[in-house]
Amino acid sequence: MNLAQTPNNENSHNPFLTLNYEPALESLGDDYYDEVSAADFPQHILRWRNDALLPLLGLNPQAVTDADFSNAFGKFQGRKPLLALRYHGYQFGTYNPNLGDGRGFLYGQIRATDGQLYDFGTKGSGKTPYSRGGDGMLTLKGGVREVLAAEALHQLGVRTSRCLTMIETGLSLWRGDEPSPTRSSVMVRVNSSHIRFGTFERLHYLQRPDLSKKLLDHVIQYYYPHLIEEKNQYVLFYAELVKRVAELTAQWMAAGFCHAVLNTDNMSITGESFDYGPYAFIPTYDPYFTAAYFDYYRRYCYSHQPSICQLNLEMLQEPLKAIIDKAEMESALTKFNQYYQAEYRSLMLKKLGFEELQLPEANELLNLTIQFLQDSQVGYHQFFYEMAVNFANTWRDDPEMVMKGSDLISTSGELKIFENWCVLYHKILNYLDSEYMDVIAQTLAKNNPQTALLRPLIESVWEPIAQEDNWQPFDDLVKKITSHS
Ligand SMILES: Nc1ncnc2c1ncn2[C@@H]1O[C@H](COP(=O)(O)OP(=O)(O)OP(=O)(O)O)[C@@H](O)[C@H]1O
Ligand SMILES: [Mg+2]
Repeated sequence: MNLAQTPNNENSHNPFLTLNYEPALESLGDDYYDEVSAADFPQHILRWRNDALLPLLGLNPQAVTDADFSNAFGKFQGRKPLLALRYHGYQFGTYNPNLGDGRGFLYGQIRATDGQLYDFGTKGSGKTPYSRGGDGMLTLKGGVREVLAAEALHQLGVRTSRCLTMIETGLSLWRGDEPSPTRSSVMVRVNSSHIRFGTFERLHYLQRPDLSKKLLDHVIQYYYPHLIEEKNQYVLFYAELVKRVAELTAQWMAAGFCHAVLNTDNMSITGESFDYGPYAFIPTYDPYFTAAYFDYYRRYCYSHQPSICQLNLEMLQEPLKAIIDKAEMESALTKFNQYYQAEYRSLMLKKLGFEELQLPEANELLNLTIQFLQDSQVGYHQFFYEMAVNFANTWRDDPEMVMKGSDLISTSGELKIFENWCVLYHKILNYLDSEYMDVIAQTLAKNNPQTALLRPLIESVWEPIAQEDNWQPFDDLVKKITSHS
C-alpha cells in the first residue's frame, strides 16, 4: 500500500476528483440512466489498489494516498452525477426486462493516456431503482474473486476490464452461495464501456429506434471512431463487433477460462470481457466443465462459449435491425467462426512455443494437443507450464527427450497419444533452424505462467482473510499473477 501522506478528509486535493471527467454518456440524456446516490457504509477499509493502472489514468501512484482511494470510492465524496445505467438482457435464454445497474453505477468517464475513453463503474455501491429484491451489495469474497480474475486474464492477454480498487464496507450480508453472514465490499472497475448488448435490447423492447440510433452513433463515435467517415459505418460496426467478440472468446478458451454467465447483459458493446462472478479456470480440459452451480443445463459450459457468444451476436441483430440491414448483419456474422479459429489457433500455437508455424503439421499438433489434454486429464495449465520449464535443445535430438524431466511423464508416459504428441513435436522442431530454439523457449515462457488461478488457490487465499483477516496470501498471489511477463 502507498503511504504518501494527506489528511484523511481532505478532498480538494484528491487526485481522483481532479481528473478530467468527460460526460460522454451523461450527454445522451436521461433516457439511458437514472441519477442515484451511493450507500453510506459503516466502514471504508482499503483492501486493494491497482497502482499499475494509475499511470494509464494519468496519475502518479506515489501521489495517490490510500485515503484518496477510500474517500473517492468508499465514501464517494465529491462526485456527481452517479448514473445507474438502464439495460435489459437475455438471462439463460429468457428475456428479462427488469435489469439495469442494480448494485452499481457509472462513477465517471475519463480520457486515459492511451487516448481511449474509460468508464469507472462500481459494484456493490448500494441500491438503485434496478435492485429489485437485492441489497445492492457485493460480498467481500465476490470482490476478491473479481480482482483476481481480471488481473489474471489481463496477464494472459485477454481483453478485459480491470479493477481499480476494492474497499471493505463493514456490512453483514446474507447469500445462498456463501457461508453467511458474510462481509461486504465495493469494487470499482475500469472498463472500456458499460454499454451492453442489453442496453440496445431494452430500447428495442421499448420500441424506441430513435434512442437506439442515438446510442449507436455514440458507440461509434467513442469506441469505433475510425468508422465515422465510412458511409456504411453501421454495418461495419457490427462486423467489427463480431470480430472483437470472436477473438475475445478465443482468448478465454486458450486461457482455459470459463466465464460462467454469458447473458446478454454481460456482453460489452466494445467486445471486452467483464463481470467475474462464478467464473472458473478449467483444472483439466473438459469441454463440459461448467462454472456456475445454477447453470443446470450447462448452457455456459467451457466449450459452449464460442457458440453462445455467436448466438448473443445473432440476437443483437433484432434490436439493431431498425438501423442496420439484417441481411448484411447475417452475412457479417458468418465470419465469426473464421475469426474465432484464427485467433484460437494463433494463441494455442503460442502456448506451444510458436509465434507462428506455417507447416501443415501445425493443425495436427493443435488437434493432438487438445486430444491428449482431454484423454489424459492432466492439468491444462500445468501441461503448458511444464513445457515451458522443461524445454531444452535436446528435444530436437530424440522424441524420447521431449518433456523429459516433467512430472507429466509419470502420469502420461503410458498413453499412446502422449507418445504420438512427443513424436510430432520433435518432428516439427526438426523442420526449424536450430537458432529458433531460443525463440521457442522464450515464447513458451511468455505464454505459460506458473500460477493458474484455479479455485483451490483462490480458496486458499480467501481462507486466511475469512479466518483471521490475513491479507498477505492475497497480496502475494496478486503479485505473483501480475509479475509474470
Ligand atoms: N445484490 C444485488 N442487489 C441488487 N441487484 C443485484 C444484486 N446482484 C445482482 N444484481 C443485479 O442483477 C443483474 C444481474 O447481475 P450480474 O451479477 O450479472 O451483474 P452484476 O455482477 O451485478 O454487475 P456487472 O454486470 O456490472 O458486473 C444486474 O442487473 C445486477 O445489477
Ligand atoms: Mg452482470
